[in-house]
Amino acid sequence: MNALTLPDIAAQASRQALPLEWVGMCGIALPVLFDGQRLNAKADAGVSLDDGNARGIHMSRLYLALELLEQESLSPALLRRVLQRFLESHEDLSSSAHLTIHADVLLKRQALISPLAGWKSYPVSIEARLKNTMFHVELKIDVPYSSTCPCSAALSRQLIQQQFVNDFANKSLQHADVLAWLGSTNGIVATPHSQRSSAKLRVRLADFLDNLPLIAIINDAEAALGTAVQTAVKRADEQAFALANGQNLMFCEDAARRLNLALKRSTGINAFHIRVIHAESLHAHDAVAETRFNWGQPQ
Ligand SMILES: Nc1nc2c(ncn2[C@@H]2O[C@H](COP(=O)(O)OP(=O)(O)OP(=O)(O)O)[C@@H](O)[C@H]2O)c(=O)[nH]1
Repeated sequence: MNALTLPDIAAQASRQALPLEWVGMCGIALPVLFDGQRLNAKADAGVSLDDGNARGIHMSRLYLALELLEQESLSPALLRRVLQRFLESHEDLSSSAHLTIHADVLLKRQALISPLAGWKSYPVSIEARLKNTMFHVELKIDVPYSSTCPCSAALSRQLIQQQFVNDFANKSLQHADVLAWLGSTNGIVATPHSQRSSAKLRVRLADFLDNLPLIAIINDAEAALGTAVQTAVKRADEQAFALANGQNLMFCEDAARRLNLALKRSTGINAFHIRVIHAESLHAHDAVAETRFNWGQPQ
């Protein structure tokens, strides 16, 4: 053997002739462009190994195809081109290609009252598949929000009423006394529990989309939920947040239903799966609800 000839194990015949559904690499560091931001992403890239006799795929070819993602903003068309390269570089070996990009999208959010703003980070995954000419994109998005328990709110109101009866029984009601009582911890004896909650959205996109509607979906979800978690907060903002939560009591079932209706109204979504998690402060376990639309197995 010539010293310059490198052994190529992938080109050898496999000892066990068996096709594989997915072979590739996970967790590849990649700076991708999205909506004018450079995102610190991790990519999972793979193809099927249809030829059961081939020992392995050519991982370097998938890795090099990812270079396309450094120069152009993420879009369905760009993902499709990368996947086409995966397949072109694995002619006779593979018929389906897969690419998933995991990243955090940063969005600047205004405070509720004060003229302040701050950044919120939304974990997203963009999953693209190409099999022959069938191309699909699925988005996974985590949206954090605040939820206040309606049952706890009702129980608290009852306790406040009882306290009122105790404190004002057989007394003539004076406006000033009631006002002072309402402003005291003795008056408002109970508060409902609320929790940081999370909506895990999985969305299959329609084929015709030119852009990835990540930001539109996040905005629609936050509008439907009503009490998004905040960034920069002064007391005026905190008070507005307390009011917003008091007017927006919800069980996890309520949150799931609202999101279902919101995503059905959005254009460009073929199917979705929603899981909401209310990380209870009443319990050490979570309250969870799921809802889906058109959510069969992808082809
Ligand atoms: N198929 C495969 N390759 C692996 C694995 N782990 C590491 N690699 C390495 O990935 C490297 C790149 O593989 P190839 O793309 O086949 O490299 P190459 O043969 O120089 O490139 P081509 O000439 O384009 O085929 C090789 O050095 C492999 O050893 C594995 O589990 N499977």
